Amino acid sequence: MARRPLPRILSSGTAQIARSREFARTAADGAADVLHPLITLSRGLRELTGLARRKWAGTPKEKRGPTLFFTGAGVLVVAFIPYGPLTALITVMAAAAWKGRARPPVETGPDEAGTARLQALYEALVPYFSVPEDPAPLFCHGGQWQTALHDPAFDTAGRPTALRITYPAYFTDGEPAARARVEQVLHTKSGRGREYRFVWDEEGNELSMTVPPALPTTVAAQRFVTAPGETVLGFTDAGAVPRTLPVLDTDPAGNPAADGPRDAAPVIWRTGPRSAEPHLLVVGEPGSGTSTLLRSIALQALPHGDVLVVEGGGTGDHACLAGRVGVPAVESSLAGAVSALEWASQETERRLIAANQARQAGLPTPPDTRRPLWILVDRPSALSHLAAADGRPDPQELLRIPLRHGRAAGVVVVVAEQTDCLDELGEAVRTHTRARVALGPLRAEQVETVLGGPPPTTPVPHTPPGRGYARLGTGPVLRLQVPATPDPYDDATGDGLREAVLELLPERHDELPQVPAAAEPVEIPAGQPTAAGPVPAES
Ligand SMILES: Nc1ncnc2c1ncn2[C@@H]1O[C@H](COP(=O)(O)OP(=O)(O)OP(=O)(O)O)[C@@H](O)[C@H]1O
Repeated sequence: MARRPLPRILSSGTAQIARSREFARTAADGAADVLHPLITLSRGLRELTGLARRKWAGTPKEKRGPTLFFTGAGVLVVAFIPYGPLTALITVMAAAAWKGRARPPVETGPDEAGTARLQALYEALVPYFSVPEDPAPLFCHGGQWQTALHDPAFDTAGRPTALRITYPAYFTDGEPAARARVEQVLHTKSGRGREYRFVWDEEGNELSMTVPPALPTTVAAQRFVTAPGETVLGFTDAGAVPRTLPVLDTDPAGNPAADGPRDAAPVIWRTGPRSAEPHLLVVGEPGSGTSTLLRSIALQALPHGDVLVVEGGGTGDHACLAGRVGVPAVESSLAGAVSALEWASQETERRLIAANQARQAGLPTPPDTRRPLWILVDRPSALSHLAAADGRPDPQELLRIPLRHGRAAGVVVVVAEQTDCLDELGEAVRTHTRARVALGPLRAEQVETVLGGPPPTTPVPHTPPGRGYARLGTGPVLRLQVPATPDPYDDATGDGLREAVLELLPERHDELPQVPAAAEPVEIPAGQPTAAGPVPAES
């Protein structure tokens, strides 16, 4: 069948409509160009008017009269000075043009790479947050990540640093194993090697994931502003503890930074008769900084007490304390350690008896029982090995009395041990050390074994020395960075840090001014530590 031509009006009409459309578009573009300044000015004037209205609404009622008066006076002055109205008009127009200028649109939401990452995260979570019976699943293959993932933030490498995830109410968020599976997926998909903090809101069915910034390693040994009986174990996240301390940062060479003190959140351990955690156990991998923490504690304890050091590792990490005022002994041999611990045990008993007698007589406790005695034991398991090889009793048994009665007698015990020797710690040490620190790249289960609670962030395989977690009694587990307190006798220690530590050390006995020969002999009370070493208490 032959094709009939289209009516003339239809074929020529299309071209005409297209031409009129083109004309209208050109006219609109031209008008927009011509009217653009006017549009800008009117937008700016609108914004200025809104600003003025908000200011007026925010002005208290009693101040409105004077404001109106001064504005009117200003208008009058402008009206009467030469060129005043013209200048005012130009100023207002300029302000309106500035306010009304077109600003580049602010980009919101993740970019293309971020979107792809979030979609991948969403897909990875589908098996965990969906069940086949759910008629309207929040998580389903091919679904939109925006339905369940909110408020994402990314680091410079494009990895998520914050995310809020809504999950269905039937997810078993009360089961640690179910939570751990989801955390593991998020951890793996968001990038390994970073610390993640997961907070489950079981009532709101929401999981928040954040990557807290690494704790700064810039705080070194210094005099901390603390009260007697308070010891700074290290520093934690801002806001995790109710208190802050002014601290001076140091540069990588160990010299004080020029910016002056800043506020940092300390992990403060309180000792003394009212402390609920009178003794401390520090556990770490080799080289994680356990000896450094003991050194830091010794430097803080020495202004107010005496410090007895027993070193099982035989590394000489605490040699800088030997011969200093307030340090009865630094022992590293088995025989020396046993005699020092025997003395400490008897001294604890002597203090207890003296304090009891004073209380019964209605007298204040004698001064020689009030000065705290610190017993720092670095790697006791090494001494236990040596003693067992010799067929001698375990020296850790000598810590039993100081650990059990130390709180009332002003005796504080701090034990540091390596993770692999944890099982060799005596029962007394494990029972009575309620303040705990875990240092180094430990697994979450290891941290939980030491602290009795899970870490608040996912531990990372590589940590700087002195980094870990702390827990005081049944309190929260806190992230911790111990202040750098290196051995000043170590050749690898920088000059700045060496100076900082040496400055905090008390004088050596041989640096003290010599007592003149004619002076009265000074009577040393029983049990009082002397420069020569521990004095056995009278039984
Ligand atoms: N908080 C810290 N800040 C900076 N450096 C530290 C910190 N703690 C330890 N270090 C450094 O790490 C190294 C090992 O520290 P330390 O000897 O205290 O570890 P350790 O756990 O006692 O290991 P080991 O038992 O093998 O001696 C040292 O060079 C020390 O200066």
